[in-house]
Amino acid sequence: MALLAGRTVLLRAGVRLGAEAATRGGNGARRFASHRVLVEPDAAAGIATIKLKNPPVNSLSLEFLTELIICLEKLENDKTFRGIILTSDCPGIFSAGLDLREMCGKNPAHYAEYWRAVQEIWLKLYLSNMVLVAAINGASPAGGCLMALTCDYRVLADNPRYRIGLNETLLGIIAPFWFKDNLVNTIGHRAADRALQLGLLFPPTEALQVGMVDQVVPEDQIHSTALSVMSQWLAIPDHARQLTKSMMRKATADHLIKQREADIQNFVSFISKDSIQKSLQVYLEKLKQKKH
Ligand SMILES: CCCCCCCCCC/C=C/CC(=O)SCCNC(=O)CCNC(=O)[C@H](O)C(C)(C)COP(=O)(O)OP(=O)(O)OC[C@H]1O[C@@H](n2cnc3c(N)ncnc32)[C@H](O)[C@@H]1OP(=O)(O)O
Repeated sequence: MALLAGRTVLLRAGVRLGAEAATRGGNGARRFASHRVLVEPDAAAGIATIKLKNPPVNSLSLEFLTELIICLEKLENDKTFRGIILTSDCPGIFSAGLDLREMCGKNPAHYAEYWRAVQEIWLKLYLSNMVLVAAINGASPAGGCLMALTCDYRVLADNPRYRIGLNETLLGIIAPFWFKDNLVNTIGHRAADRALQLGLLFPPTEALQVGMVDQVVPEDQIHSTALSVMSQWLAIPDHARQLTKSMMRKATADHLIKQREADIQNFVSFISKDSIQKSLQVYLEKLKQKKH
């Protein structure tokens, strides 16, 4: 069982937390890894690096999201850690966003369960008391971009293939209001309006210009840059930084928290429409055919 936003929910049978490994790292810190979420602890520095490992593209399936939620809960409750670096273990891809297969050809109960997990990961990341630095070492569309947007600082590796943005409209779907709120808080209303309507995916130089990321660095410097940013943020007393973070983010998070059930119902009825199912299937098919 896992605790999701104050409620205890049963993990789906497919989520094999029994397979989770717990060992001691060189510095004595507890190292834990599930199938798809690798955690590299540096207890002395108070930093944990989370590496997303759901090949080939780190798509956010229900099982992957559940593992990630549990991992974040553990870190949040472990006083050893004050900061998380979020990065990818899949070469060239930070995350392909929500797993389209979770939103295609399933039943309403599944869509509702899936959307609750998507809301949960966003709330966990967005409201985390820890410092979150995204070390974006690959393409980061849609839900991948959203995860990065929840972080306190974003470093993007300088590779024109590593585009980032909320491209939902290109799939014939709509970014929910809380994706939009998170983007507006990051890049401002005008830039978000344009980016969302056009479904823009920004290459690094443009992502930096528009404020989608805070820094662009050569790929081989991404981790060292994330570490040095982290030490700058960790130099601030926790209580002052955490209260300030909460002051800046609470209204945005409350907007979703207050409408959580209605948001799930909206998602389920939207995604269940024949026209939307068709658009998603066509998009998935195009992705598959791209290689041939
Ligand atoms: C008024 C009512 C309001 C209600 C509001 C409701 C609104 C609903 C909103 C729902 C929000 C959704 C947000 C999302 O995150 S949707 C997902 C968007 N993601 C994308 O568009 C990315 C798609 N993928 C890519 O562009 C590329 O794959 C890549 C990430 C750039 C990587 O390219 P690369 O060439 O390396 O890899 P391939 O394209 O060959 O992909 C390898 C295999 O992975 C499959 N794949 C890719 N992305 C996904 C995905 N998101 N989900 C599932 N599967 C994915 C791809 O098909 C390949 O599979 P194959 O090997 O079987 O062919």
